[in-house]
Amino acid sequence: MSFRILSALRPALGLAAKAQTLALSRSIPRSIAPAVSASKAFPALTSYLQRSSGFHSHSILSQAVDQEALSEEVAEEELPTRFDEIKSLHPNTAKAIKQVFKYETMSKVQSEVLSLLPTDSDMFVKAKTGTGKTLAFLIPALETVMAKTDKKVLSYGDTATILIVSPTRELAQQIAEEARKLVGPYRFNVHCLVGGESKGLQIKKLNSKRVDIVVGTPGRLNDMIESVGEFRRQLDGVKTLILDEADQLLDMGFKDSIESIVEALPKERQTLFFSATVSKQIKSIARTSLKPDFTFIDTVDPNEANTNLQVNQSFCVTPYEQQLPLLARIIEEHKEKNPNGKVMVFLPTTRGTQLYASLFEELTSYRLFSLHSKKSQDQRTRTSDRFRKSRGSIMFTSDVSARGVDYPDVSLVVQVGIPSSKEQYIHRVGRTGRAGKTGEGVLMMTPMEKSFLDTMSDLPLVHNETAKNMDEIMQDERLMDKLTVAKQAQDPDMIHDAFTAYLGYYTGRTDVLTCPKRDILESAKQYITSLGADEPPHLSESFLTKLGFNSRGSKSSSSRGGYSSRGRDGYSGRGREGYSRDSSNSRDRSPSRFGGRDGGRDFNGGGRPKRFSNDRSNSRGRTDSRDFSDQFFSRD
Ligand SMILES: Nc1ncnc2c1ncn2[C@@H]1O[C@H](COP(=O)(O)OP(=O)(O)OP(=O)(O)O)[C@@H](O)[C@H]1O
Repeated sequence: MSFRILSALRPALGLAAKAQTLALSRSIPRSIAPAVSASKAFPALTSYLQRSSGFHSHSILSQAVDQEALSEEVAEEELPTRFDEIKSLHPNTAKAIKQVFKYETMSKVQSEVLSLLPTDSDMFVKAKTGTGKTLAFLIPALETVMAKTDKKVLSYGDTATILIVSPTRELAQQIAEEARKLVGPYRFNVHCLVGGESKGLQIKKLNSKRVDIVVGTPGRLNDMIESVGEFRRQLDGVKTLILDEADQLLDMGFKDSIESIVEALPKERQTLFFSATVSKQIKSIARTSLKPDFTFIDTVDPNEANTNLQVNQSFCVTPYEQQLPLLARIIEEHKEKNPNGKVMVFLPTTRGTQLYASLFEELTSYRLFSLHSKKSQDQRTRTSDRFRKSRGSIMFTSDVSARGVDYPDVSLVVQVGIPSSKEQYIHRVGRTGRAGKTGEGVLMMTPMEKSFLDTMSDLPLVHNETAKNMDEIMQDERLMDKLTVAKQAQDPDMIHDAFTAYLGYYTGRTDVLTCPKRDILESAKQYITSLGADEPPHLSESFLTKLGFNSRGSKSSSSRGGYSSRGRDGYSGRGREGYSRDSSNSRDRSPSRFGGRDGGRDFNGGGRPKRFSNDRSNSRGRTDSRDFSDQFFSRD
């Protein structure tokens, strides 16, 4: 793609093409040698860099830039790999990296971004999960603040200079922690504004302490902007706005909130978008929020999957009655090899998460955690902290933990049921294999869900080895006895709630399910009986209608599948929300949901963009059809 972009631009940009190529050439990875020299400081990441060394190889680039002179330039320039090679870094930033983080070598995305310093250019950065994006945006933002803010104003500390928007509370808190470590030597202060915590207390802190960096979730930030005049004033000082997990922010329906936040900020500012995946939706907001001459950095080779190479990924397709025993066996086998590794099990709904966590209480002696949006913010924070510090534990979680959250030493990620999109699959599996470590990912599906695999053809999933022994697993009497006891111990109400949640989730997934809709009802019945229900709960006509099953459909299901009344009221009539998908977080949602999904196609799927930026000498107008950003926006 870089080839096409350059070719298209060359006649139009003339000299600028050279500048573009220079920018592009900086995106060439280093050869293996420098990575090896850095191996003492960061061995896991170094070995990752080594494994990825085919990534942006010189021959590919030469092919892309089909002019000898340009190729020569390209061949000569290498990216720095060590933080101390970034000479422009403010001494305090360098001090924090060396003394607080104790990092010497940079990850790929860090070297791509930091080699551009000093810069106040807008950026859109795509890099794989767990590759150090947080510092890759915090450092340039801090450097911009130091370069652009009047020293006197900085010394007062009464206006925010950096605003970071994060889709989930957990991620916001994690970013705030990382930012606190980075700005320690500056004595700057970081405020974390998330929902679920006392707004009054947050306002009090904003009024009584220095305000330098603000990290928050869109809901709470907007609330503060709308209701706290002093906070609006504090935002007048913002030099850099960062949208982390930009993709998810939109996927969660935060478009309106983000637009309001952007409106409250000074127009003259730097804006950074960071994400491991780039969907169609994000391009629309990038168009209005980034300057037309923004720099786009993509550290993912288009010929390579968007997941980390060092994560072994597999899938299995089994009926529900086999899923629980198989999950138990997969975890058991993994634990034998990695007794101290952590396991994360993702479920599509909150209710399903609660039920699985409860079943495993009876099945395993490992320390168990569960995290989902039905927990209070306090509980979520505590669970998150404990899981982070624990060893050899298992967490059952909804998508509140899917993105950005950095738990050390997660060695296995299991996704039970299809995720909401291919992007979500990538983010969930990205909780393992972080900072160059190895990991394992398993996607468990039922025959109804198998069609989801069609959207994942570019990812390296193989048949799961453990699932090949299904017959033997089903004859494991010890396991089966334990399962029987575990199922009998479950609260029928919890099972019923998981059932309605299941229906709500899967009826919303007809985009990938190729089966007739009524099969979802059948499947829900199998799901629920496999988890301990004697028979599926009764569903009222109104509930079925709400889910899009017409009465004929429900009757036919009823006659085939036994949805006969047990005297229970249908859930819809009781105003229960058991079926809402816990894609996130929370009460931090803005009321409107934004757009549809992009079907899981990666933005650069067919091409080879690396880093490119608009010609700075060019007009900032957006009328030129050869404009880089127009090409960026016109691709899927
Ligand atoms: N230069 C470095 N050297 C060593 N470890 C690093 C370095 N940079 C970041 N890390 C560590 O790597 C891990 C992943 O970093 P981070 O959470 O920033 O990744 P990410 O790319 O934002 O991931 P995600 O896409 O999941 O949000 C963290 O534990 C972080 O402390």
